[in-house]
Amino acid sequence: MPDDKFLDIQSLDAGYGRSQVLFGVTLSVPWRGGVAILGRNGAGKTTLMKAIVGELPVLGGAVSLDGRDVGKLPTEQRIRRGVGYVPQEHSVFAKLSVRDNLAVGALTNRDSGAVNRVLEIFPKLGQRLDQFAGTLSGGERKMLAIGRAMLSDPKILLLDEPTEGVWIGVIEEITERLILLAKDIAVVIVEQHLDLALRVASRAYVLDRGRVALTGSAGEIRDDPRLLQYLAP
Ligand SMILES: Nc1ncnc2c1ncn2[C@@H]1O[C@H](COP(=O)(O)OP(=O)(O)OP(=O)(O)O)[C@@H](O)[C@H]1O
Repeated sequence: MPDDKFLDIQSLDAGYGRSQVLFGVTLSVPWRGGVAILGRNGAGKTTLMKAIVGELPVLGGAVSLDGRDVGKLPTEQRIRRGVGYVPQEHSVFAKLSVRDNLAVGALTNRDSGAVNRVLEIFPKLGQRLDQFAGTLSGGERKMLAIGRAMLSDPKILLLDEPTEGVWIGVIEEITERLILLAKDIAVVIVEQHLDLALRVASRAYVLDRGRVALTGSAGEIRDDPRLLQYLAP
């Protein structure tokens, strides 16, 4: 395991067609623990997630997983190498039950206990197995989306705003689960709730107009007087 980096991004340029959004982004994520990606709306956080998972091409620089360059690999192969992605928009099948959503997620997992482990992490899902995912609350849907991503046994879980649209009472429950997950695997979290993000993460990167503006431990970032300027609309 070379110098404890699972994900290593060097000078990454990425964007949409001719519109470049990320400029020379360098960051790394260890095998275990949380890393927060912060920044105001439009700073490039979702674009970074998409470039890591392979939904956007790498225009410059490099993306490596466990020391191997994956910058040209399709999304499917990056998932096979351990990337789990929970996008900002809901990634559940609304017209399938919770049980069937999990069954589809488990198709690639030979371990028959995988679904049960997800239900241990999110017991609320166990009480709603026969309910259509489309009728779940925002928080339950996020739990299902995270649970589905867990079924591919990710080594790194990318979470784009896992508490967006979630009732405040459930946010704490999701946060506690993510803190536990980050003890076992790498968790990269894009989050508007600064306190939540810095509780899950031990390290943070702040993006500003597609560039890394600040980086440091969660405590250093929380106390940095420049932080508010980069988060202000
Ligand atoms: N499909 C697209 N085509 C062209 N430009 C896009 C596309 N998606 C996003 N962008 C632009 O890329 C920039 C970064 O967007 P991105 O969604 O990565 O920001 P973000 O930091 O995740 O913001 P938010 O907090 O609002 O989700 C924005 O200027 C946005 O308009």
